[in-house]
Amino acid sequence: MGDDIGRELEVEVGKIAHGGISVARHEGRVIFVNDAIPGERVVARVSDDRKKRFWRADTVRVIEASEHRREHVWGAASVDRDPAERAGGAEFGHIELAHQRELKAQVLMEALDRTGGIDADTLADALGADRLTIEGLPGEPDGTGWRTRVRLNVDEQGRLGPYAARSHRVIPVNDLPLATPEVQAAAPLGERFAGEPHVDVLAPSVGSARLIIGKQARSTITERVGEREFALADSGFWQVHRHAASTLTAAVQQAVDPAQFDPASANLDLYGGVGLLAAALGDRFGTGLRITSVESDAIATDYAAENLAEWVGARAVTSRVEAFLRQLAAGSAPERARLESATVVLDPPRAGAGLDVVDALASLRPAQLVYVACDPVAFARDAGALRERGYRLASLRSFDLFPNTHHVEAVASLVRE
Ligand SMILES: C[S@@+](CC[C@H](N)C(=O)[O-])C[C@H]1O[C@@H](n2cnc3c(N)ncnc32)[C@H](O)[C@@H]1O
Repeated sequence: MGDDIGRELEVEVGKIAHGGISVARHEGRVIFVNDAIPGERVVARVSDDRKKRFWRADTVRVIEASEHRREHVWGAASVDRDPAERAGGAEFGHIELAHQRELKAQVLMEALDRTGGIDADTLADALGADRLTIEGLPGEPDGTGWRTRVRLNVDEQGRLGPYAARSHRVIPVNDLPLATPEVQAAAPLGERFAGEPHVDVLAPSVGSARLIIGKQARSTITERVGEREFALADSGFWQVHRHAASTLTAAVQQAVDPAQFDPASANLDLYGGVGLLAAALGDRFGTGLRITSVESDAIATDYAAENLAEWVGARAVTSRVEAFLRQLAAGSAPERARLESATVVLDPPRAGAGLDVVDALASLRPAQLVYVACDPVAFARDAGALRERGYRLASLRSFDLFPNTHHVEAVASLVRE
């Protein structure tokens, strides 16, 4: 253990795996290879040999390149650099955009099948098509220029940059091609910020770009989605791609089956943030909508209450989803009945909702769920568990909300059988 770090292996790269790494084999051992493309032959340098059955390695030379390889969109993350000097956060930047999406589709389909037990036929029924396609958002053809929020970390000398992949080593950079032009212009890349932990650069859709230096006091910003405006803390959560909020709004509105929807039921927006998806339902189903947005961050909940004020039946609650659902399970018979006819939107963080939440939802038996997912394996686990508890995967769409990275977003509807 440790003896093989730095060793260079020539490998044939096989399929893509969760996390954007490719799988290769060498002397009977699995090697997870970064910065390669399935089908390539590369020289990869071992970076982690702690496990007996698999090692991790970084591509240092491409011997036979995939037809889908292109020059990396970000020089700072290029395979030409030493792996320790490569900027993280753009791990698919060396792959043509259309092929990135094909690889993301493969990862999502494999996760649904292997982790969720949702085979190709079941998936085809939900998709209304044979194959899953990852839908692109409007933007540059090379997948740059979309990030409205960037965190820059500070090194010992006060210089700014992203972390290297899988490391806390700051890589000072002189450009940020994945960021919007407004973020790029505002990012103080040449300046020094010694003593600060990080500098966030953000460009909300209303007003000018701004910096948040370290733990600077929060202020309110406005994001516009279609005709609607949302107030939120500049340090709070908001979707990162400049078209993500509008894309998810439309996708959630479309995912809800109107035949199963009752505006007067105890509808829920779980992991609600500042109320984006509750408002999506409100805009689709009108002023009579009853909905509770549940969010663990009290500041976000305050903004959600303000953003949802025009719906008399909307409220925002600060609670962990797990605790909130436990409380509902102890409700009276009429309350339980209002939940059985409800629609629940859930948009959990990367870890997914988890089995406790899935179990609680299954016992409350809402009519339909709209699951917005940012991690394929966590989503597949939860979708599989929901199927076992009587929910049919009724529709699934997926979106390239994070071009040039391995991340992919899915919006699924699950209907009680
Ligand atoms: C992916 S964001 C979605 C926010 C919102 N739906 C949106 O699109 O803007 C997930 C949100 O869940 C919140 N969160 C994380 N874990 C939670 C939990 N266990 N219970 C309630 N909220 C949680 C986070 O603070 C964050 O605002």
